[in-house]
Amino acid sequence: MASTKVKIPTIDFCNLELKPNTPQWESTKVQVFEALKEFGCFEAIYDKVPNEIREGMFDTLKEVFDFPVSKLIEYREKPHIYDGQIPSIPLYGSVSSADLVLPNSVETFANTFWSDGNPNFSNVAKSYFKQLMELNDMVEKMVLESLGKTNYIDEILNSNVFVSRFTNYKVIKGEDENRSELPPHTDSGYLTIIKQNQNGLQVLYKNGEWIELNNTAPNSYIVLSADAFRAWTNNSLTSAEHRVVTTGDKDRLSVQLFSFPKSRFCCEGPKRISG
Ligand SMILES: O=C(O)CCC(=O)C(=O)O
Ligand SMILES: [Fe+2]
Repeated sequence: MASTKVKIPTIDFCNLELKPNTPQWESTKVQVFEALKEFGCFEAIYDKVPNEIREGMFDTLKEVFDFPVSKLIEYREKPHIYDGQIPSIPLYGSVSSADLVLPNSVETFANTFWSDGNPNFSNVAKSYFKQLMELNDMVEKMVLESLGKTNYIDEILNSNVFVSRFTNYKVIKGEDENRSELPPHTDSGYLTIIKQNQNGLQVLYKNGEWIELNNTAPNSYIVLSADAFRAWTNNSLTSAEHRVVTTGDKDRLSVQLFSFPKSRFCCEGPKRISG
């Protein structure tokens, strides 16, 4: 069971004056640093992704997972596209791609899945991830400023490699079956930004309780700190141990944006959950 007592902080990034060296930036920076230190995560209210783009993203996602599994598996060997099928959690499926976040390469992904290259999806994905990459950079910058590591901001931001992942948690009707889970883990990169179409994501708090990470508004995103960022900040931050527990009666979909340091990504790629 997840705890209902402890709540992770909600931090507002909507203010137009949110620029370095403004009072708004300074006060948001304190909230970000405290949240990542205490919980390894927070909920960001962020209005730079237009509603129709976010909705378009989830509509497309449903389409991807409506392809027969055989078609998804067919893409496993294609460059930059990884199909996550984990034997121990058969209801979990994911498609990860660096293509969606590299300049001019969204089309590679779209051409792989749709014979007409789905131009609408390319526009949606470019816009969605561009805005979230800006949120990622803002959070990294605030943390480094908080630690007085301003000389390293450019080094960190320039070493960011981004990967997107679409994840689908299938529900099968029937007793004990309408539940699928992603086991507890930490992510390996700097930060992970998650949008879910229904709740299920949980983070382990230091008192041993699992806390639900709910998206409380359409324009809210969950930001998790991951292993490389914790290491980079000499353990000043917690890296969020998280899991997914779904209890609804419809499939759960989520979109993740991972940022990694180039060096780690080149050696390891995105961490896979073993099963
Ligand atoms: O589906 C989610 O909300 C989280 C997925 C996740 O933790 C991961 O892919 O590393
Ligand atoms: Fe994760």
